Amino acid sequence: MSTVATAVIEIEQASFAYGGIPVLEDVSLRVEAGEFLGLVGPNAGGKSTLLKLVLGLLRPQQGRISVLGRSPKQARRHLGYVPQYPAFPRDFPIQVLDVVLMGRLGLGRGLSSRFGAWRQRDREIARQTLIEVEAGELAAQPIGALSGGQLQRVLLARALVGEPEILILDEPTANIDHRLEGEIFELLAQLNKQLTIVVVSHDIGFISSYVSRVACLNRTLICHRTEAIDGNLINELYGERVRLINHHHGDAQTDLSAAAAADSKEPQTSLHPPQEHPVHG
Ligand SMILES: Nc1ncnc2c1ncn2[C@@H]1O[C@H](COP(=O)(O)OP(=O)(O)OP(=O)(O)O)[C@@H](O)[C@H]1O
Repeated sequence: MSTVATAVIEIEQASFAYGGIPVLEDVSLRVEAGEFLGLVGPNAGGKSTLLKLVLGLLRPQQGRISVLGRSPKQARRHLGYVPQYPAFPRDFPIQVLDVVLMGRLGLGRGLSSRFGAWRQRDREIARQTLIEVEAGELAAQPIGALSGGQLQRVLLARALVGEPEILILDEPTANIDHRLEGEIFELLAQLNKQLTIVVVSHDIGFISSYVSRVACLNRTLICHRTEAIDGNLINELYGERVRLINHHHGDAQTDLSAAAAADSKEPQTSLHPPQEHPVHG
């Protein structure tokens, strides 16, 4: 009996412009349950904008986006989001546990209606989530005292504490060193056993050893397949178009269209980094 893969995110010919300036044009992408997708591309290529469309924070002017079989806005409570920049000032006098608890706001559970305080159960879940991201010892720390790597773990815990089905991260390792970047991605690989993950990165060479597929975005999106990421391919990928590159291990097929790749039921990997960003072998 054949198994049909379930799409958890479906983007069909979506276009988006800010004030008439096009940022995304005719982008189609299908993310299947359990995937670990890397989204790469040059600065201003539209990566953050695409994530905001999936999160329902923006709406495409053309095309259609469905998340978990419903509109992005309706699905939002099932998504965990780690933004590129924390939406609160680092000197805000708040403890790590309270930052994590923010991830339970708006879920229809969490604050006790009677006292306006967190339920004990929520605190337990938040503590447990901190332990899962190996940051349990930070619970009582002020948020401003954390290193970049610690802060990323806390933001990851905040995204996970709402028990999402899909985890979306916008350059979670942009401000931390390469060793800590590896630790965060090892953690994401563990989480991927239970969750679908979409992560934006500038570093295609690095993420290609973790993700199962890489989508390349530069206003438009194109799918390719290849076995290996080499200099020629990276140069090609850093062109001016929007691309989705799928590295299909053990399969020499290349240059598939986005639609063809979307139709594929087999695991894929992809890549493409801008030349000004590091490429690790
Ligand atoms: N709120 C906004 N209003 C107007 N223009 C915007 C807005 N947000 C983003 N842009 C523009 O849209 C384009 C795409 O931005 P976006 O942040 O989606 O790209 P990105 O690929 O995530 O970039 P980076 O890698 O630098 O984070 C850029 O030219 C940016 O200046």
